[in-house]
Amino acid sequence: MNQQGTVAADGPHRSKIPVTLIGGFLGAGKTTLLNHILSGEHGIRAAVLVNDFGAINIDAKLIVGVEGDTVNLANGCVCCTIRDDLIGACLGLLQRPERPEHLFVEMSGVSDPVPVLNTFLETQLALVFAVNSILLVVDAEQLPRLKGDMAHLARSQLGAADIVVLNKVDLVSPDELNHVKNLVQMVTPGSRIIEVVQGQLPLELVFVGGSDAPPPERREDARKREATAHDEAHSHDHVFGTWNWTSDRALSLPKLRSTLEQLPETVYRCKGVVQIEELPRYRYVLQMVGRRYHLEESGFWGTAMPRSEIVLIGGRAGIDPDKLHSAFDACIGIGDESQSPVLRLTRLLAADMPGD
Ligand SMILES: Nc1nc2c(ncn2[C@@H]2O[C@H](COP(=O)(O)OP(=O)(O)OP(=O)(O)O)[C@@H](O)[C@H]2O)c(=O)[nH]1
Repeated sequence: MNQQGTVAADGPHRSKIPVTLIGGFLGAGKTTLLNHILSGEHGIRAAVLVNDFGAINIDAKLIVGVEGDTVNLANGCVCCTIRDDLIGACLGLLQRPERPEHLFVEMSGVSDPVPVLNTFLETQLALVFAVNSILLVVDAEQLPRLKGDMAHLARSQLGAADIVVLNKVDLVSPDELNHVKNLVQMVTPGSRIIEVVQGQLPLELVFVGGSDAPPPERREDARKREATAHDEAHSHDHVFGTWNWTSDRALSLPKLRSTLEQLPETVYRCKGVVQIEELPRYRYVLQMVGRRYHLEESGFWGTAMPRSEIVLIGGRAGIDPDKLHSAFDACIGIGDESQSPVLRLTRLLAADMPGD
């Protein structure tokens, strides 16, 4: 990059940096797939741009193995409101002492991949970067259950896929699997579908097969969709809403469960990092997709100040900030063992576990 912040062509001998775009609806398993790729034995210096629709980029906290090489693009969508941020972040990567050998862009769950692709094709980024594949992750369990605007967006995202990564096949029966495969084929006829669990896509599809440029007519089709996609991109900001909540106080596990189970149906995605009062030394990652949720232990807080951060995404109509505030404030634990024998017991048991 030159001093004016524009990109100079890298010369005839320097090949373009391959880019993999990872898209797919909310909670489909994009971060899981990305972590699988990054932790594989490929020896490639990867840079990662992670876009989260919410104001707090939880995904960026969950990406493994590329410390310092992950750039957060939060609070908007790379396909519309923060498209310029995407360009700025890509140009920023070129100023690093070591040029990345591969760039991964994890789009938000409400992004349309087409405008993102076109940003790489039609701006100065095209001089240095080459999109070599668009991986579209599908939640095999949830896709057929989506309704209304959510179903519309999830299906329209599929149109841009080079490879459809049909994830979470562990959660569906053989009949349901056939049904979702038929659905994908109907939306994007002839697409390549790879069935996986936990995003375990063979790495050669990313680094070897993926380096072949996709057929030009596919990219041309994508360009033609730009006008429509642009309109949709702007409308999805009105369709989807996001809300976030933070607290320095530990949460009660039963109260948190109760709040999650009572969230309105239109809240489709919830994720966060939380401190639980029953096990205060452990950091937990909270994940909810549709009605399915779980908490996963993710190491100790150690010297970090424990802090719960939760992001919700769903239909705008279901995001009522006052009600949500009350619901999550009600999760804050009592913090006083003398008031709760259960709390005292669980803390005693936890104290016997290996320390941080
Ligand atoms: N059972 C099952 N769960 C999975 C699988 N893949 C991912 N998950 C879980 O699905 C949830 C969402 O996964 P993520 O990888 O965070 O999904 P995402 O697409 O990055 O989510 P957003 O960025 O919010 O759109 C997490 O709880 C994952 O552990 C799978 O193959 N099977």
